[in-house]
Amino acid sequence: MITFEGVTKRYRDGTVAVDDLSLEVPTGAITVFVGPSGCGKTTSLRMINRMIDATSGRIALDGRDVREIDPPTLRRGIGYVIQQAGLFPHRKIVDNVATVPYLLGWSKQKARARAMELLELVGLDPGLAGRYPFQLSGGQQQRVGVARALAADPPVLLMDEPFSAVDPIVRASLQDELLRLQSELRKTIVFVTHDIDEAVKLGDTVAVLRVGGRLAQMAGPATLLTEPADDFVREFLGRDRGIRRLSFISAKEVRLSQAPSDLATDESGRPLGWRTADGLAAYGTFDPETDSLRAALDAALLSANGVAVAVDEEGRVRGVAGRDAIDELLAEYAPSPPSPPAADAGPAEEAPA
Ligand SMILES: Nc1ncnc2c1ncn2[C@@H]1O[C@H](COP(=O)(O)OP(=O)(O)OP(=O)(O)O)[C@@H](O)[C@H]1O
Repeated sequence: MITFEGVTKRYRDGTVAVDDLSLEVPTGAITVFVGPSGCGKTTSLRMINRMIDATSGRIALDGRDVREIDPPTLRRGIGYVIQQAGLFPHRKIVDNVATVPYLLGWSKQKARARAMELLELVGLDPGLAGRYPFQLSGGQQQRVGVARALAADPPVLLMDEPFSAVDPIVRASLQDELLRLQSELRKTIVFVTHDIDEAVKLGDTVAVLRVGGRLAQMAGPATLLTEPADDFVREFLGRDRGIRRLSFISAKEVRLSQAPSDLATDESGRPLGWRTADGLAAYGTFDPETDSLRAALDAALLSANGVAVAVDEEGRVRGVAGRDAIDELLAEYAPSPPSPPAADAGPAEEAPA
């Protein structure tokens, strides 16, 4: 666990980048620092590996003050990934990834073998190992950056806007890849972004910072979307909070009914469309085992008759869910009503005489 206790950073020119920040980054989970430009995200991140030293307060790694650990030792246990990967331009990909193992004195053979393993782990073709960074796409370079940070198997990974320099499609695949890696590796990850969508997608916990380096709210993404602490957080989360929250509710509990005979399927049971007088009409599918309530609702909206088709992992029909079944679950997850007035406030409807 990484703990910030009343941490303040005042730069020489008097700028207070981080102001009395206290929070806990749990072990083995992704914590995202998000907030508008200049709110102190990068400063907070870099104080963890002492690229920047705090002016006051304490940052502890598993209870140990980071100031007690000399920076090279500290950084060996902390991988660091930055925007545009920051690869060494004159080193081959394999040697970029092997940077830390070389520093640790591993033999060239062992370091390169580890690098090849890592390239595969981050989803890169090992055939790229002999290239130079400029011969790779932005997304590939970013994967190399992640592989390099993982080289010495550090328990902690700091990621500073690692995916901001790539287009939205590559970005989404890098995010998915990070989630896949994390489900295997269970690192303690601190991830900085200014993109709230990225924050709620990746974060087990999201810390929203406001300019001046103050913590506005720290919560799981679903809670953040349902119960923003104040107007600043609400505005920062932007529109569609209600719909986006459905991504965090599993579709497992959606009540399924037997597929009616007007759902046409092929011989292996995969849907073909809704039978109508004019032929087959559009249908939408979701997999209750892996999809969210948002996907189930989307499937219903995409179906010509408003009925979502539930499928298994092979794409075979398991049943259907009408809007009534989806609405039942939506109602269950509706935000809680305001708490009743305190008992001593008297019954609200009794007007004073
Ligand atoms: N070396 C420095 N000297 C003086 N002020 C600095 C220095 N580095 C950062 N700052 C200021 O500290 C504040 C926080 O900067 P920081 O880079 O931590 O913010 P950020 O949230 O990461 O921003 P961005 O999303 O734009 O990268 C900003 O006002 C910035 O101008």
